[in-house]
Amino acid sequence: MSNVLDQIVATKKEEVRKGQAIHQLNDLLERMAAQSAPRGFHQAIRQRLHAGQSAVIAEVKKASPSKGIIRADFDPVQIARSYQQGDATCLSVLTDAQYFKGHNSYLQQVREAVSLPLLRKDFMIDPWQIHESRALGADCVLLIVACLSDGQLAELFAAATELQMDVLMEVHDAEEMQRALNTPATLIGINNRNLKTFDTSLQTSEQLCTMVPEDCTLVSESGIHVSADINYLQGIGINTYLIGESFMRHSDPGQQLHKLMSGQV
Ligand SMILES: O=C(O)c1ccccc1NCC(=O)[C@H](O)[C@H](O)COP(=O)(O)O
Repeated sequence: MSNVLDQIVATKKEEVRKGQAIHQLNDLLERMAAQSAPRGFHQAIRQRLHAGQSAVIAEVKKASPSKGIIRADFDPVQIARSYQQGDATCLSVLTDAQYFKGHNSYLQQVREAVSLPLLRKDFMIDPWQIHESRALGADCVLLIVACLSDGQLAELFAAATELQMDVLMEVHDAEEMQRALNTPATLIGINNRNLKTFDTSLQTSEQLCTMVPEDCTLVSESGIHVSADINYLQGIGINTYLIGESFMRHSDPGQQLHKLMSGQV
């Protein structure tokens, strides 16, 4: 690794160390017990696909390393309600504070406000964070192959499965895809963003999608802006999309979702 993930992971290690000192496992177990059951993130996507529809994981994101502040006027609850109104299948909520201006409380607030399944979008490096995610109300966690060893992938995947959470396993290239396919993951995200240049190319999805067996659900992530992008991805057989920036830049993100998926933009 020699990109922004290096920095993010270094910061995350420090955050986890501090977090573990404040919220020990017993504390997290109590908070997890007070949560309602996971909402079935992958199941919600499967239902859409089986009905012959596309599925959208709509992202609640204030800022990113590549774009800086994306939405200054940021109200996570209002955004989540707008997405639900716009027929999102699931939501992705950024909780990383330093690089994405997210917050753990955003996930908690959004879970109270909408009934959609939620991905905690953060950088998982330790099983403690998986427990923390469930305690915050997450239904799914992201495992980024680029910043985890095979041993960590197995350990974190097992921790999520034990808590009945889904895992979105994210890859950027063929080598990472092969490593993801060596795990039990059945929900695999192809991130179209090159983390060295920050450029996005949907061709990344096209190049990698042929590696994935039919029983896996594929998600194309990043750089999806207009209906032509959706048409392109549908043309290569990908029907689930994770989209943030292009929704976040509109005053009514859910309306923009509806327009994108009905070919109006
Ligand atoms: O977006 C970044 O700059 C970034 C940098 C380093 C690691 C991850 C990063 N983004 C996370 C994402 O994967 C996107 O938020 C997500 O796929 C949505 O992408 P977009 O629709 O382009 O906002």
